[in-house]
Amino acid sequence: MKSQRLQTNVKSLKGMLGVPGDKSISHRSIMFGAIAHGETTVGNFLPGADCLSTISCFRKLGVRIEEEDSAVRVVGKGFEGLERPVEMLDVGNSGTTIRLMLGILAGREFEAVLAGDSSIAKRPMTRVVKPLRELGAVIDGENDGKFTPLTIKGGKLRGISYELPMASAQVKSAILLAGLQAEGETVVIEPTKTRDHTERMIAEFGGRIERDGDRITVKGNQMFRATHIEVPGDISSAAFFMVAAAITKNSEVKLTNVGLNPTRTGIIDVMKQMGADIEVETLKKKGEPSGNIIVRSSNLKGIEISGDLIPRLIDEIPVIALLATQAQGVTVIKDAQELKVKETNRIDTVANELASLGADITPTEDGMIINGGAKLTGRTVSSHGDHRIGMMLAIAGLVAQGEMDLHDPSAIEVSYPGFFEHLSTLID
Ligand SMILES: O=C(O)C1=C[C@@H](OP(=O)(O)O)[C@@H](O)[C@H](O)C1
Ligand SMILES: C=C(OP(=O)(O)O)C(=O)O
Repeated sequence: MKSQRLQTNVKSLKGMLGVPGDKSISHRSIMFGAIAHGETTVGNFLPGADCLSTISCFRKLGVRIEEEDSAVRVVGKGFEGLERPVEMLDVGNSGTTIRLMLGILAGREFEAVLAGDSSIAKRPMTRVVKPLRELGAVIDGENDGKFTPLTIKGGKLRGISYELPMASAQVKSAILLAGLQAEGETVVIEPTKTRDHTERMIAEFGGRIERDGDRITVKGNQMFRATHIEVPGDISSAAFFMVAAAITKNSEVKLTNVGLNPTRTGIIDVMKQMGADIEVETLKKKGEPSGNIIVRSSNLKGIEISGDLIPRLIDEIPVIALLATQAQGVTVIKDAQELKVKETNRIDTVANELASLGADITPTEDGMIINGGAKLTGRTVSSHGDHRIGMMLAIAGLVAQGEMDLHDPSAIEVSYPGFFEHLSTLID
């Protein structure tokens, strides 16, 4: 719980950086490696706390996993090779781990107990518990399975057709992972397209999946073949330096090998619309696309961010809010009520922390309204145990005057170990 002094009032940012591997793809590479047959190798795996929680849970399910920094080997024996865990499965701070793992465990005929930290204990689980019960899993937990700890006893599943009540890739993925073990077909209908890493990975591991508009269909009883997964850099991590370069003077930052899956590139669209000086060089188009992103100091203007765009930048909204404080005019963020159920209530934490630095920001039911042109003043701020809030505040420090300390900086380890070292290499 210690504090860290942040760099404030920096003159410029310059340089080139490869951000660590994508968190969503890293989680899935372990999960699919575990349910496939054979040895899956993973390159550029993210060794952040969340993905290490996924590794530790799958080891408890009897899967052999060897890891050395960002190189991982997973020895999979198929869904049926997973064993009853003798200990509780501790998901730490990771919503992706618990929700996707529940989908996998829904088809296994043993009992497992899942829990995580105090933030996970507040996050809603009914969204996955309800469809997985419909498929046939038996799930118990706090308040009828609303919250952790959860006990799941899987078994014979029957395919369902399920319309998602919210745009969530975690819920979609949990249902698809259960559907892969169910009798017949499982259909998921999305209200808005969300990140499709699970769908792409089913195909990478030799499985079949179909998409027709907003309907995604999988058949049960599929076999997956081990493969090599090379994880691109995480655009959600790159976002902090993209915003940093745009809001500081005399800056030019090149972020190399960043994932450019179109379901994740909302931040690029938003920055372009706000007038940012941003260039994208696409290097890889197949599988998970990737490339370089170059951002220079920019004159920015406020815009409205809403609708279908929201799931394409949901985790970037904290740093986009900071970007908006440095633009001319008003930025309105709408349709982002999902922010309330992340590691913290990100509408409140973003609004409170940025307002305390001098930003003009009003939280709303489903987003926030930001009047740009703010001069930020350093003070003691807190990550509130939320990695993305911690990194956003460290970037805010770059344009703040005076001294600034960040309370609980260690939360950043969840998705970006080495964040501060990377930041310091860019400061001129
Ligand atoms: O599927 C995933 O890997 C994720 C989906 C999103 O959550 P929701 O599905 O709850 O929107 C996102 O916020 C999270 O960081 C990772
Ligand atoms: C919401 C996030 O992750 P998770 O849901 O996996 O905890 C995030 O990384 O911003």
